[in-house]
Amino acid sequence: MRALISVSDKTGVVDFAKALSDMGIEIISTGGTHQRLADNGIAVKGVSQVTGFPECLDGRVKTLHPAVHGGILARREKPEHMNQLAELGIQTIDIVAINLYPFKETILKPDVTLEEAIENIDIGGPTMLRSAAKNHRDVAVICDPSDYDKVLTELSQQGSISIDTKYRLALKVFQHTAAYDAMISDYLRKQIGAELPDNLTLTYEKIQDLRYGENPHQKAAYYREIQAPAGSLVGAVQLHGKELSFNNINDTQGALATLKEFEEPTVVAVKHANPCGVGTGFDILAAYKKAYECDPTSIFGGIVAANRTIDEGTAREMSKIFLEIILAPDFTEEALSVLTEKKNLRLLKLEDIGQKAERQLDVKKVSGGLLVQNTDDVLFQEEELRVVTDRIPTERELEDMKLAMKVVKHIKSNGIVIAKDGRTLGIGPGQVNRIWAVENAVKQSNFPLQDSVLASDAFFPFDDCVSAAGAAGVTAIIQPGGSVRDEESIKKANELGIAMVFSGVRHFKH
Ligand SMILES: NC(=O)c1ncn([C@@H]2O[C@H](COP(=O)(O)O)[C@@H](O)[C@H]2O)c1NC=O
Repeated sequence: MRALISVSDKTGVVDFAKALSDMGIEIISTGGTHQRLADNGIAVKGVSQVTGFPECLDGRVKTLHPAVHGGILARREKPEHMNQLAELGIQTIDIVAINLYPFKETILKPDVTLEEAIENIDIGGPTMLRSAAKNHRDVAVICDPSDYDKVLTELSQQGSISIDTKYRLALKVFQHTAAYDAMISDYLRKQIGAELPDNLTLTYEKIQDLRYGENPHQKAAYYREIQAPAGSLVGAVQLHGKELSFNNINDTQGALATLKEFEEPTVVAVKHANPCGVGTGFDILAAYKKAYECDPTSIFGGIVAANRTIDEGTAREMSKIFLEIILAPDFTEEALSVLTEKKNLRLLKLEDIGQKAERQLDVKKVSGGLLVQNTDDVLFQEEELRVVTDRIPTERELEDMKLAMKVVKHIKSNGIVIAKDGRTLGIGPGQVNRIWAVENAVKQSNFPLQDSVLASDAFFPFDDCVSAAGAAGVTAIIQPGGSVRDEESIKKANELGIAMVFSGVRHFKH
């Protein structure tokens, strides 16, 4: 038997090659790998001796040769193939162990150049991997050093590698080379900001299997984008508590996305991916108290995200109720000792929590397809705001309208948020008509709604929402505008002395 070994990641390769060599298997290898093996006293043949050709063009061409690919691809059970090999003087290669140029590690370097990235696109490696995986009935192909042991065990116990193992190794190779190529195309696509390619191949690495999905009978796993932007949820470090569940992660994403709208100290409480209380304040304790007071019922068992370090005072306040998760840029030592008393509370630290990434792909699965769009990165342009009523909103109302719009952008449509004094008062998410969303936001409020403001994620189809808001005490409304019946809503607002502002930007979240 002959084995061709050509690896960039040389972990475990010396022991692997030595064990193969001890079993009488001839080793062929490329430049750096050959050097490493020879330095460790392993008998190894240079690939140039097999190809009769020097490795050339800075290593761009080493193994791309019929003497290599013929030796891998020949079907051993076909006499014609074997006769051809004999005529051409090619010997079979039965084990192929390759790992590829470190393209991922290269593009993750902060100062990487396009040229450097391109030099780290492996050509010969994937070609050999694919040849060997295609011919897996006759060739064992290893692209992951963690498989060396399994192959050695089978070889030493059975004298050969089982067809089942060879099949699984081949499958792993095609998954690996597909991910490798997707990573390259994704990187190149991002260089020119090309957004919606004709063929969309996304590559994600598994972070962990999850115990189950949204429900216990659903299988699930958590995956990471190769170049996840700073401030992404996948970058959060768990400091305490049980393993995160599928719903924990999904809900925390809802909290994080809402939190990123705010610069001032802010706390977002989330239940089932919808914010149920948002508070801003001069410090994080004040913000937490406001978020909590919005809806002390729903926050129970919920998720809380904060954009400032959690200190002892805030931790003590938070520990008064049952929370599933607290996400924050950091926790003081004192806060940690308070919160880690709670066995079931998960603490997540995300240092760059406020970092925003724009123009990311937002992907939704539909049966048989995917819907892909850019992320909703805008709120509104201040200079585009248009007061459409006789009454002009006050500065205070404008501030609260902005807060309400930041929150309504992140709740399920139809969504309505009522706010006042830097906190939400009532949140009405996910209704099948807008008036119910207004009614729910009003009903859910824990506070009198006198002099509050209201934000709507999309225009009012009728003036009934304005009437209901006015009856509840709302004095200012922000909505995108754009309905054929806008005039009716404006007229109603004027009758009720409500100030109304059109933002011009809709924030549906279906
Ligand atoms: N060009 C080729 O023919 C070629 N053949 C193998 N490689 C890669 O060269 C690397 C190993 O190189 P070395 O043994 O010189 O350290 C492996 O990652 C392997 O995938 C090649 N390099 C890139 O395309």
